[in-house]
Amino acid sequence: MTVRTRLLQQVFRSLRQATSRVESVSKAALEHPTVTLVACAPQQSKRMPWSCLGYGFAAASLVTVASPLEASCSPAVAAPQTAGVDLSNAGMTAGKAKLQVIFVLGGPGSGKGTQCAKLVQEFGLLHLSAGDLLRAHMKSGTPDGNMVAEMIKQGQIVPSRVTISLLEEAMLKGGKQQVLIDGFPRNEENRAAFEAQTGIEPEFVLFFNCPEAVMEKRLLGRQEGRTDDNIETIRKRFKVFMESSMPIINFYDAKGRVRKIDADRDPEDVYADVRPLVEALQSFAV
Ligand SMILES: Nc1ncnc2c1ncn2[C@@H]1O[C@H](COP(=O)(O)OP(=O)(O)O)[C@@H](O)[C@H]1O
Ligand SMILES: Nc1ccn([C@@H]2O[C@H](COP(=O)(O)OP(=O)(O)O)[C@@H](O)[C@H]2O)c(=O)n1
Repeated sequence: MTVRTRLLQQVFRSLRQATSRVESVSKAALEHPTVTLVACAPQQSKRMPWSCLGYGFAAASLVTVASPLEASCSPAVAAPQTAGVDLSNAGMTAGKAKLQVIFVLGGPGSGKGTQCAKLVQEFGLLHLSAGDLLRAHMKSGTPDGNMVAEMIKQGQIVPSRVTISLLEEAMLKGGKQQVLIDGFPRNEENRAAFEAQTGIEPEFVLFFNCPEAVMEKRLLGRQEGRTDDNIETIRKRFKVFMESSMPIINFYDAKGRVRKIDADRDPEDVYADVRPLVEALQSFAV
């Protein structure tokens, strides 16, 4: 038998296994119609318990392998024993990988995105920037998209229902166990809604501490064509950060979850403090 034939046989064997796993997902879905699957059609779901996202991941990845499959259009999915990742801390059981979320917070221009990019490059985690997701959404031309565009221009915080549903969808698509959520939660409404909806507690909060004058200079030099990187909106964003976001950092600090980083240094020096924190998490990843 040639190497090529052997490889083909392996591929077909994997496909057969994938198909039977997806069929078991489908069967479970019929037995538990209360749980919604958005793996293949996120736009059809208004609310998804995050504890189900893991099963969505499993189904989505299998669909990628063995598409098109009947299960990819199932209206609902429940928990097969074989599912891989469970996004709910509360729902963690033996044999399932636990979702690890790190909130990345700090004032506008403190360097959140810059440090997240470095972490992604080194550790391959999923980076979800709430701001990036909202900016993409504002281009949709929908009423919600237009509202987001206006709120960003004014430096205001968009209602959680919009931001959380974008995060959910991106999380599902990303399908990773370790997730950096950058720029969220930004106020008490964000925090409480996220906790109520997902039950997820962050492993820790990376807080980039930076003087306003430094952040202002960086933002004015950012040149990404953003509607909010002008001095008027920057000042509003600083105010919103102090009034609405600092209390969230204090909330997690009281729980011992904040890792405060001095962000007023060269990016490499900042990263030297950030990387060991995330590296330590890697050993817990399944
Ligand atoms: N440690 C740093 N020193 C100097 N400039 C930085 C540093 N970190 C980021 N920047 C620059 O500052 C601007 C804002 O950084 P960014 O990562 O987009 O911040 P945030 O995501 O917190 O708004 C960008 O132009 C970026 O290149
Ligand atoms: N959780 C979030 C995150 C961002 N946003 C909006 O997106 C804007 C930009 O956020 P960002 O995180 O991309 O950028 P920075 O302000 O941190 O530089 C904020 O000023 C808010 O208008 C929000 O409404 N809710």
